[in-house]
Amino acid sequence: MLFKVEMKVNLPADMPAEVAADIKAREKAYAQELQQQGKWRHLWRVSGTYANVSIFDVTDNAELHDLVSSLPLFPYMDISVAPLCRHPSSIHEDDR
Ligand SMILES: O=C(O)C[C@H]1C=CC(=O)O1
Repeated sequence: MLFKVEMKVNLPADMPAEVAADIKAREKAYAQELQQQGKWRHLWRVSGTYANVSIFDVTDNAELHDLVSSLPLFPYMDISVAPLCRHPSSIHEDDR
């Protein structure tokens, strides 16, 4: 199942820089692991913001919840999720 996930990061202004750096490093490693697994299909920065638009390819809603809620930045993000299906006007044979 494909989902569009939008994540907006809101780190507290008073968070120590080294704490923020550690969370971001762990987030990057986990995000890259999920991309290697093919579960995090697309990851795009929203220009001019500390936000991203992502496409996840997971088995079901529960797997999406498990993956997203395990992100190290999860406590500091506003997240919105939308399920996707093929568009009838798409010229592509598959969903890639
Ligand atoms: O930077 C972000 O958009 C937040 C998050 C998503 C992947 C990652 O490495 O950090």
